[in-house]
Amino acid sequence: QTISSESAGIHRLSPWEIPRRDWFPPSFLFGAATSAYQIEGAWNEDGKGPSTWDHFCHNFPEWIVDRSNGDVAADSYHMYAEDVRLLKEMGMDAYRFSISWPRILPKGTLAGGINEKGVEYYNKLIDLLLENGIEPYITIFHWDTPQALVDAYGGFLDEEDYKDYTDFAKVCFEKFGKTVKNWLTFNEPETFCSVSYGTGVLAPGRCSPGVSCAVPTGNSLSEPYIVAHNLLRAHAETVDIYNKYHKGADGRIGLALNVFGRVPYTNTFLDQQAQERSMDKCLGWFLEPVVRGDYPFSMRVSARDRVPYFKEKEQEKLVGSYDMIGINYYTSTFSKHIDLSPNNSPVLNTDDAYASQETKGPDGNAIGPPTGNAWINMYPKGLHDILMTMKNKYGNPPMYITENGMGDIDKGDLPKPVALEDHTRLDYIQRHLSVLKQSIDLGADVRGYFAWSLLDNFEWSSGYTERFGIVYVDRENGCERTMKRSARWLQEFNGAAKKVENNKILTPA
Ligand SMILES: OC[C@@H]1[C@@H](O)[C@H](O)[C@@H](O)c2nnnn21
Repeated sequence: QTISSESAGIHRLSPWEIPRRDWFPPSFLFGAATSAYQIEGAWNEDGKGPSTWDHFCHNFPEWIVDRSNGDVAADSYHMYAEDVRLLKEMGMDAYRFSISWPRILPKGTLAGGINEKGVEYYNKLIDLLLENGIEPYITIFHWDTPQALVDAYGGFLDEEDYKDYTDFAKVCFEKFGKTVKNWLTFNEPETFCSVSYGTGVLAPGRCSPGVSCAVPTGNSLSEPYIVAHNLLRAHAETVDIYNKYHKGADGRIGLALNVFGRVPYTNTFLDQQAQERSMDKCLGWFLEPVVRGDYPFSMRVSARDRVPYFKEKEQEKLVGSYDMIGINYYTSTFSKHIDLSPNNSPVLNTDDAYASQETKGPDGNAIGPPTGNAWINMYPKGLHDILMTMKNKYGNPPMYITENGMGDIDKGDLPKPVALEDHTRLDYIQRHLSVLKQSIDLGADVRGYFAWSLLDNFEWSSGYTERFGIVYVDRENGCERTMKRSARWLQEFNGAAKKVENNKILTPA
């Protein structure tokens, strides 16, 4: 059975509030996003080496909700042509995806050799996208570090890694840079540092002894800052190389940042300060270094000698090391002041903001309606506030919403027909597009929007229990893809339903 939005008693936008394609400039890009480990599968096929995520899922399955892994995922390594066909059928202008580092460099290093079959896979995907008029936006690193580098020297914990990363990036530019003109060096460095080395929920799963994670031999207060420092230096070096040898006339490079909206828990000045510290911790940690060459002052004050210093030469490369900034926006929280006191010492690097992030306000009401998975309440205004901050505080750089979406919970109890009627996701997308339009009209330089995600995929520590796709993936039935209601609306929104009729889809059905 299907649920009509009325019978579900869920408020919907009125017809005149529903976004239209002509609200946005013709040059504005609409797309969808994925990442290598979450969709490709073929974890050890055609010469690919293991990533930290292969290692983490195979060795610590208890840290994945359904004990699953990305061995098959959405099988995009074999079904990429179907993915391109779907993008074309939806009339998408662009596709954001990531390159699996160990699929290109199985041992992580250039000296370990380039896997030409891996190069071939991405060139086939890129060529098919371009044949279908779909612009590739490539994320170089979306969390899947080669396990060999972690075994050798701790991966990004060691500054050696940033040389291996720049070698990997150079291979990507050489192999794909003639046809791919839009690059993002890192996906969500804040999430990667705080959750892979702070809480340890993401691979390689490190945290301090006493914190509950897979590898409690790390240091949740210092390792996130060490990794962040190496990531930023790798980013700056990579952008310098790209600008000097690969950019040409029309290349562009940047990075994609996860940004939570932060709202003061009350309008007291203590909570307003907590909100500012929380924004510095989440957005400023990586944005300030590339804008002005150093970390936010508030971070240095609270974390002091745990926040490394950049050398002058590194700062010169860091400042302005982007042609565009990706904003990954999902939800917002209330930020509540936490006092400095002898009996309150930080355990995690995120505690250094001395603010708790609350989903409910002082009146007990959530910041927005629930969506499906626990951490996403619908709060489109948070996106508006972030875009105004980017415009008014950080120089209004060219921006793309590189991720926006929500997850439906599926513990094996979400029938496919119900999952296909994803009216909450449709409402979520429409409301965020509406806010995006308002923000652009107020001067925010946003040039594109990518829904997260094109496909239901491997949702990290949640495994396959959270479906984020606008396209349903039936893993029990050969990973068959079926457009959900949200995808069909985007098809209409893009005016593709008409376009498909009058020009052949170049990819096989
Ligand atoms: O959790 C849903 C998605 C993940 O699937 C992406 O890989 C990650 O970039 C992200 N950041 N915030 N939310 N997301």
